[in-house]
Amino acid sequence: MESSGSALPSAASSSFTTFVLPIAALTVAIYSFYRLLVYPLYLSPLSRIPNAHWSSAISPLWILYVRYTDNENDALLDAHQKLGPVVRLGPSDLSINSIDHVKTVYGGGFERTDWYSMFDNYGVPCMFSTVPSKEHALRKRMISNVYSKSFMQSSPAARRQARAILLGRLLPLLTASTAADQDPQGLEVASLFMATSMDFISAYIYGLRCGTDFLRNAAYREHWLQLYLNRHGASFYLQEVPSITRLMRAVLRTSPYPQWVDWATQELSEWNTALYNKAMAFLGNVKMDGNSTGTFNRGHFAESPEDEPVVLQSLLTNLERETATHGTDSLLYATAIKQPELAVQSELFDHILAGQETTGLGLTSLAWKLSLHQNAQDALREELLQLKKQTQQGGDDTEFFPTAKELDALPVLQAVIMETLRLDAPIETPQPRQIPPSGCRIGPYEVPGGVRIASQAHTLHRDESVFPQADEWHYARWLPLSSPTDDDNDDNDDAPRRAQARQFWAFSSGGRMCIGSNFAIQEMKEVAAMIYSRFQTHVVDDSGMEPDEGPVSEQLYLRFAPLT
Ligand code: HEM
Repeated sequence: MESSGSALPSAASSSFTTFVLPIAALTVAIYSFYRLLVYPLYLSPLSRIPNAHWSSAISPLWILYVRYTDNENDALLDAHQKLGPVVRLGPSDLSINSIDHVKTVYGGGFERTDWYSMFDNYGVPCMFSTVPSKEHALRKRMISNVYSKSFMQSSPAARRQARAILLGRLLPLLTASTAADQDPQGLEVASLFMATSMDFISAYIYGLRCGTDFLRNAAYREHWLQLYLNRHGASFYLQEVPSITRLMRAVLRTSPYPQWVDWATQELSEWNTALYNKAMAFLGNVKMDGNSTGTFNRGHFAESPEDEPVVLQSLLTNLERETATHGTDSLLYATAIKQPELAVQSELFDHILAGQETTGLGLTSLAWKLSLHQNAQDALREELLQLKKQTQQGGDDTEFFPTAKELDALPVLQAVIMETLRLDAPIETPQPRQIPPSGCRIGPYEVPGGVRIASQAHTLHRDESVFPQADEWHYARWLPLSSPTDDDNDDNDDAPRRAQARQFWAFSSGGRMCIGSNFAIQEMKEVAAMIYSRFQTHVVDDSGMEPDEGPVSEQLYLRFAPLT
């Protein structure tokens, strides 16, 4: 009896090891084989889409490696040129390169992904990092008016700020560089244009008095730019492998990127808080706790419109209105109304970062292209000098400062900027969105919900069917057909021009399109007009302008020759 009692469990355990375990292992193996190979390769609705790499259907490793090595633009261009407008990058990751598909995704309000959460500042979201569409739209409405073209063109603050920055700060630096005793190597303009953009955007947000003076404070600006560059080291880990990053932090108490990235973020955040505090103090200690002094009166700034903190005021006023109207029921209650000071700082910090790097890069590319293409520079100068003559602002050169509306009517100025932003878009990398849960149709393909999908200016702007000789900087492609300076336009068909305008995607499109596009274009026009009505520029050294998908590290040395 004793022996039979002990034999039973051992028979059970032997049948477990003989039958159950192998069957379980086989089931797992078959299921894994099906899930990881058969389904993604042959049965998934995505399996009909061409793969950018042989492994794309079954593994994200190839595209992760491409992103890690900052080669995404080239890899996507190559894939789309070979495989068409829809390609599969990873098992659940698509790239599109057709303006019709772009309309479906970006015009259709497909939501952003957590990829954007690294753009939270101070631990709270801003408009850029907000995922839900309704919350995003509410945030956008609070500030979109002050960035609209009509508002900006007639804003006394914007005009006086631009004048003070360009005539009071940038022009003296350029003029000094032309003195006979100056080093013939020329001026490094990438850093100078980043400084110009920073001074522009911080003045519009916080007022000229409380904004930056990076143009004249070269030492601090170089330090700031270094901190900013340091942050790029973390993007891959935070955006592409966030769960591994979180796991490493939680379990190993370490981070995949160096600690100085966090220190740089901390210092930059404190720097922005200091600007905010200064502007708030200037505004007269407006309280954010519901006992505020009410809406702001532009009359305060009648004497010195340049000191008006335009964006800050708009945000404070509208956030206050939302608090008063909806209070705890507001969609923004948890993320903004409960912590208004941090929410405002987070939003404005994002505008500062978004506005300085992009426009600075755009201006650097513009000056580079105009220095390489002296014929375009001459055409632009002729247009500007003509305007100067018409507006009779002659006499003292330093005072020529056309209005934003006057500049907006200049076709060559518009064309050189469009062509520069086409070929050298400051943000040309993919802008990921997710397919909604119900799925959608992209061209001939049914795509299930949850799939990551993105397009990018880099490939859209190199589509030869829309932009012939797409790799060439050819500003005349943007000139109106009737323009006397456009020799190439003998045909009267403007359909190709409409197609170009439709496919221009430097600022994205749809509800999440860049809010600062008018600001950036107006600034670029003002800077270009100031420079090219006074100087001729020549390249001294552009070896630092090699195509670079990595962190912003461009360098460009130009010589400024005063017009005689
Ligand atoms: C030439 C200059 C600029 C370029 C090329 C540019 C480009 C872009 C692009 C492509 C996006 C969409 C990004 C995405 O969805 O992933 C974007 C969004 C944004 N940009 Fe710009 N930008 C420029 C200047 C500015 C300026 C001056 C500001 C200052 C306010 C700004 C503020 C923003 C903000 C706040 C967003 C987020 C919009 C939203 O979420 O609805 N940008 N920009």
